[in-house]
Amino acid sequence: MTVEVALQSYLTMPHVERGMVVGLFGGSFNPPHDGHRLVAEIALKQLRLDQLWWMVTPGNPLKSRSILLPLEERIRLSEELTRNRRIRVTAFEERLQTGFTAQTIDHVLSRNPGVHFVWIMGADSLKTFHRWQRWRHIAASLPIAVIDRPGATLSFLSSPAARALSHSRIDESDAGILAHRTPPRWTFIHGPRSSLSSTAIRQGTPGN
Ligand SMILES: Nc1ncnc2c1ncn2[C@@H]1O[C@H](COP(=O)(O)OP(=O)(O)OP(=O)(O)O)[C@@H](O)[C@H]1O
Ligand SMILES: O=C(O)c1ccc[n+]([C@@H]2O[C@H](COP(=O)([O-])O)[C@@H](O)[C@H]2O)c1
Repeated sequence: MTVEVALQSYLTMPHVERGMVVGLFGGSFNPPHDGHRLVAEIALKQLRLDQLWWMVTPGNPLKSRSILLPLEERIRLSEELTRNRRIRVTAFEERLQTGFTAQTIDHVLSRNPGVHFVWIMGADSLKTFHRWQRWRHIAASLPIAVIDRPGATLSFLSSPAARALSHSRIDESDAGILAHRTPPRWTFIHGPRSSLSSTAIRQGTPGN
């Protein structure tokens, strides 16, 4: 089914109530795929989220924007893929005029006191996390859940960020209370994995 999207309605932060647990899942989603959906479903369940914000970035600062599908198209495809009332597709970073997660998080946390936010990323993102702007500030601001991804299961552990934050890692059996722990705090969640990637889809070799 084709979904019509009005960009304007995606440029404000989703509504959330005090006391809720909300996962922030940022991505290029260029295009979105079932691997993303699997991450979202694992996070919703394991982190006991009330909502997951599927945040379509205006542009990852570490990637070229030249191959990016238009924001509206990435939103539309995300809406078609995510059929879960707890998943909110949003692109409010476009209005904030930032692709920098530290800035986004400062904004989100200041506007939503009393809400428990968790940042969600795939294991490959943890490998390059030390190159994100103010990454230590991000880790000190909210708990982080890293979801397993083929090709990154073991190597993520030797990444500079994982080493720097090793003292604040908790066991995945405590993922359900991660959102209530004081940061820096993170966990690595194993589980069903998908080897899908947007790169492979763009190249016409999606795999599974
Ligand atoms: N198959 C997957 N398994 C686990 N995490 C994933 C998977 N695909 C993407 N992610 C995670 O989802 C988030 C958004 O990823 P992104 O939109 O860059 O997709 P991608 O498939 O990695 O794209 P590209 O191939 O263009 O780099 C990132 O945190 C990434 O680690
Ligand atoms: O803030 C940064 O420096 C930064 C660097 C790289 C990626 N990010 C964010 O990480 C999320 C995942 O990006 P991507 O392209 O891997 O899907 C997305 O929300 C990006 O804005 C953020």
